[in-house]
Formats: sequence, structure tokens, C-alpha cells
Amino acid sequence: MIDYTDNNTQMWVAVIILLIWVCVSLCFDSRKPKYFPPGPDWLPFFGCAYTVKKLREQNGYLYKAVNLLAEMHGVSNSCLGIRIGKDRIVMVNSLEAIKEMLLSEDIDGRPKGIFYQTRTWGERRGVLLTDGELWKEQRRFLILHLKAFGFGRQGMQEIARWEAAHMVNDVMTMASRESTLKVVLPMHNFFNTYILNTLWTMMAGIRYRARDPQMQVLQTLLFDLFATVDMVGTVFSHFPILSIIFPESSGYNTFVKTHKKIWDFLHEEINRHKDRFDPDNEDRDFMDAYIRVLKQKGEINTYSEKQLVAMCMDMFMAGTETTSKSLSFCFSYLVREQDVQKRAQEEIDRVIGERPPCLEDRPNMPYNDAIVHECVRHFMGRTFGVPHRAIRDTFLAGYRIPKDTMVVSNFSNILMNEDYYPDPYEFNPERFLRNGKVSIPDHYFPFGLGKHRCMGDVLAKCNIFLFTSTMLQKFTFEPVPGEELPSLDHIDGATPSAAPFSALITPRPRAARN
Ligand code: HEM
Repeated sequence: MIDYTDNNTQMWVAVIILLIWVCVSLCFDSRKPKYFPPGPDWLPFFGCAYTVKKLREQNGYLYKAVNLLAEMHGVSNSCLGIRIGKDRIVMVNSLEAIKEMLLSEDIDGRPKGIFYQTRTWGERRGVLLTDGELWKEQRRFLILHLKAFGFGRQGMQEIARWEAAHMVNDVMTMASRESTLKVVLPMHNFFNTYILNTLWTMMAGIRYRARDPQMQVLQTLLFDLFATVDMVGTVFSHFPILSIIFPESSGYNTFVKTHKKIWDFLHEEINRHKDRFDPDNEDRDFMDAYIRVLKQKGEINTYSEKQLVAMCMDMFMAGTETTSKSLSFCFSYLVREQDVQKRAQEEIDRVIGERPPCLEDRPNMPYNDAIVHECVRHFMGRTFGVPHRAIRDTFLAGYRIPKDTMVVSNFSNILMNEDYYPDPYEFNPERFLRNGKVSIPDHYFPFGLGKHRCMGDVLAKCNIFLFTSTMLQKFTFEPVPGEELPSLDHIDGATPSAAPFSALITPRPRAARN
């Protein structure tokens, strides 16, 4: 008989119980929920992080790794189930399943956790990564009040045309300093500030110079941040313990520092607005409209100053990165594909001649309009949608999706799918033309569907159309002599961006434009 009063024996019993508990927990930890979508095996604690990492290293990009895994498990036409660290993720691959997911009320939450909340002081704030009452009330307020400053209306195109004119003027000034009147410019981040201005004029009543030093620092920080994280998170969010034990090497400190700089920048602007706020004056921008609510009613319901900062940050990120990166993909292809560029210019010259392009020209310029859809396809075709979260246990494409699973639309499997877009990696605006008119197929919805559908699609398309047509009206973009053509590879990250490239920009002679 064991003598339990013996200290030594007690210690051994405790150790054995602990070991059994650890083994059972590890066993449970590697078990998949019943009827969960197929995918690679899960190891305790790590899930299939290693398999995903290895495939990503071999193939360069996360979306390629996911597509390969889906193929290996025979689920390219439905859903792939993976787990990276603590995160259970369902990658939704087929057109039908993506539509079902985006329109499902059970899957219209946004993920919770360190990655999604550290950016807003550990709380759920903003409109991009929130759900429930807060998201509903604040999204409605944002859209309603942005409209008062032009969003989705005539004012929006006036702002975009104004920015396009500034852009042309800046390039002309640089070209005029060269004896040849030709200038070589880096293009992969060329559009950032002009695009930001189109939104910031409505949000904060401000436009920045393209070379504004503060703006350049912020844009570089943002670019680097987006290149080091993925849509589904990053090392420290999959393994949150790393943010405590290795805050530097896990990227946690950089993540916080970058966000702190963006908060400081936004706080400064909000404080300037608060100082000059006069209740008897009309609101000049969205910040004024929000501050009016805070001054008159205080921090009620979902309204707070932190929420204002978070919304501005969401717009700063979602509203500028996406459009300017679509434009950088566009110009990387226009430099490569001189025929596409010539066709676009020929249409511009024929339809509008010398006057600046406007949105009313779009129906008469199907080729230039098709360029807009084609460049957004190239951008979204290399990434995933903004992650959703199952807010209750549910089913998707016949599989069981437990509550709080992250559910992600794999846009690359539709937008870069041979069946829908033959030669998908070619830049071919004609795929959006039928009988000389723009025709959008049902399988093209790069801005999402359903309640969380992008709220900036109209602004994005307006900007891309006006920026490309204005630039092509005034300039020709060619490969830089002696340099390689812009690469077809891109920089991976939360949003993909064209690999760094430059273009030789030549003002078009007036005669050529008539
Ligand atoms: C080429 C440009 C853009 C693309 C491809 C794009 C794409 C998307 C996609 C796929 C979503 C996720 C939809 C979902 O989860 O179901 C989204 C959400 C969002 N986008 Fe965009 N977007 C673009 C430009 C913009 C702009 C210019 C703005 C700002 C005015 C913006 C603001 C937002 C916001 C706030 C959300 C979150 C919506 C919500 O959850 O309610 N986006 N976008």
C-alpha cells in the first residue's frame, strides 16, 4: 500500500497527474472539431503553422501556399481548415462558398484578439475590424457625415480631379528640370499621398504635399507594417505568449510603435480641430461633425474620442493602401504593356482631347474604365478578404464552423482562376469588355458582398479612373533604359504591393494628343 503521508510519494503522484493532464490536453489540442473543413494535420500548440510556413517559403506567397494546401486536400472547390498557433482558420476557396460566407449572418463578425485589438489600445474600436452595435452605429454615422463633405457625390470627383491636377503639375515640374524633359520616377509608392488627400480632405479638411516629410515617414511605416503582417495575423497574434517573452523579435514592439506614431499624428489633428471648434460655425469636415457630437452629448453609446481616432486610422489604412497599391500594379503593367497604354491614350485623345477627364466620361471610355477593374483584380487577386468571424456555431459549404473560427475569403482562387480569367496574370482590360461596353461578370466582386462590403468602392474606382486617365493624357510611361521591366513578382503582406519599379516619364506633345 502506498503511504500518502510520505512527501516524496506525494510529489511523484503530483508529477504523474500533471504529466497525464499535459498529455491529454496535447491530445485534445491536436484534434480537429467534428466535420471541420479538411486540411493538414494539427500538432499540439503549433497547429499546422510549420506546414504553412514551409510552403510559403517554397512558393513565395501566402496565397500560393494556401492554394497548394487546398489542392493537396482536394478542397480547391470548397473550404480548407487550418490552425496556426491558437487561431482556427477556414480559408474559403470556391465562388459559391465565398458568396455563401460573405452573405451569412452567422459569419459576419470580425476576429477578436491581440492583433486586431492592439491597434486600438486593446479594445475593439473603429469600423474596419469591429462588429455588433458599435460597428453598425459608427459605420452609419461615418457614411452619412462623409457624404455631407462630398463622399459618393459630385464633391468627391472635384477633390479627385484637383489631386490629379496636382499630380500632373508635380511631374511636369520635375520633368522641366531635365534637359530632355523626361524624368525617371519610382512608381510603386508614387500615388500614396495624392490618394490619401482625396479622403483626408473629407475626413480632416487637409491636403498634404507629395513630399511632406511627416507624410513620407507615416507612409513608409505603414508600407513596412503591411509587408510584415498578413490578413490573418502575424507571429505574435498566433502565439500571443511571444509578445511577452520575445516582444522585439516577434514584431510586437514594432507593431505597437508604428501604431503609436499613427495615433500621435491623428491625436494632433483631432486636438487642432477641438481647439478651433466653434458650435456656431458649420462643420468643415468629418472630424468637426464627430467633435460636435462629443461636445453636445458627451461620450454616449458607442461615441468616444478613442472611437474617432480608431475610425480615422481605419480610413487612413483601408482607404489609402488599397487604392494606391492597385494603382501601382496598374502602372507596373502599363509600363510593361505599351500596347495597352497606347490603346488607353488613343481613347482618351479621341473622347476627351485636351480638357481634364471627369467621371461623366466613364461610359464613353470603356477601355479606360476596364483598366480600373483589371488593376483592382490584380491587386485583390493576390490577397485575401478582410477576415470574418463565426459569431455562433454554423455550417458553411456543408462543413461545421465552430463559433469564433476566423473565416477568410480566398480572393486569389477566384480573381486569378484560369476558368474565370484566362491567362490570369496578364493585364488584359479587354476581359471586361463585351461589344464595346464594360461588362462585369457575376464572379467579380473584389470589394466584397453583404453587410461588411467595402464602404469605399465608389471612391476607389473614381480615383483610379481619374488618376490613370489624367496621367495617361499628359504623359507616356516607359521602361527605364538599361533597367529590367517591372517585375511580375510582388511584395506579400496584409495587402500586396507591386515590387519597387521606376518608369521613364515623358510629357506627351500637344499634337500627339489631338
Ligand atoms: C481598390 C481599393 C479597395 C479594395 C479592393 C477594397 C476591398 C475591400 C474588401 C474586400 C473589404 C472587406 C469586405 C468584407 O469583409 O466582406 C473592404 C472593407 C472595407 N473597406 Fe475597402 N477596399 C478598397 C478601398 C477602400 C477605400 C477607398 C475605403 C475608404 C473610403 C475603404 C474602406 C473600407 C472599410 C471601412 C471596410 C470595412 C467595412 C466593414 O466591415 O463594414 N476601402 N474593402
